[in-house]
Amino acid sequence: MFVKVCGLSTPESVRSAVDAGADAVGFVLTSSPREVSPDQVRILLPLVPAHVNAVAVFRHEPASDAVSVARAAGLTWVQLHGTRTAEDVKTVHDAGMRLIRAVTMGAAPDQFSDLGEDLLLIDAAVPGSGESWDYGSVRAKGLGGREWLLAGGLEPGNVAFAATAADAWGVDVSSGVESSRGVKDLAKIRAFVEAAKA
Ligand SMILES: O=C(O)c1ccccc1NCC(=O)[C@H](O)[C@H](O)COP(=O)(O)O
Repeated sequence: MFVKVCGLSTPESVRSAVDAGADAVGFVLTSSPREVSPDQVRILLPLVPAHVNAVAVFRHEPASDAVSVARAAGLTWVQLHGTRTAEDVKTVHDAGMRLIRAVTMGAAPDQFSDLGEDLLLIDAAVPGSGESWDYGSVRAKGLGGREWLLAGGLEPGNVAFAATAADAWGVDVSSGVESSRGVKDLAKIRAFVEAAKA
């Protein structure tokens, strides 16, 4: 089970995710209680070992803008939410970066097709909101065999159930490992990664 811990902003939270065995960590570079600047990411990045993917997370920004900000932060993985095209994927790949393309269950059917992204992420309607949804309903999207991440309202206590219900390849969390919005709880990060990998 691939595990991404998102919305990190302090050395302690990055160390906690890495030490717990996360496969990817996310830095939110868009307006959010979890927003960090490219300069902050550059300070945190040395704490992320090479085998852990460090991801620059954006909302609906144009792919070219996201690539510029990710480059300024020293990151080579980009996560884009919103309706996207194969052209957006090409923009990221042409920049030598890799893409997590995030969609919601309410997205148009063509958004569930393989547009060439490196990972698909199926999220709640509002990213980073902590809202859960009917995880089992994603099976109807026919993602079997693809590498995709489940997100939205996951926490240590429900991740095993949710991942099984959705038949997920990996999981992504932010709100469920926080003590309050934007403040990561180190014990919850450890518990989440442990539960997801069990
Ligand atoms: O976290 C944010 O505030 C955020 C803002 C804009 C785009 C994406 C954002 N977060 C993405 C994530 O943290 C994860 O991909 C996922 O949505 C986490 O969901 P949850 O565990 O329900 O917080």
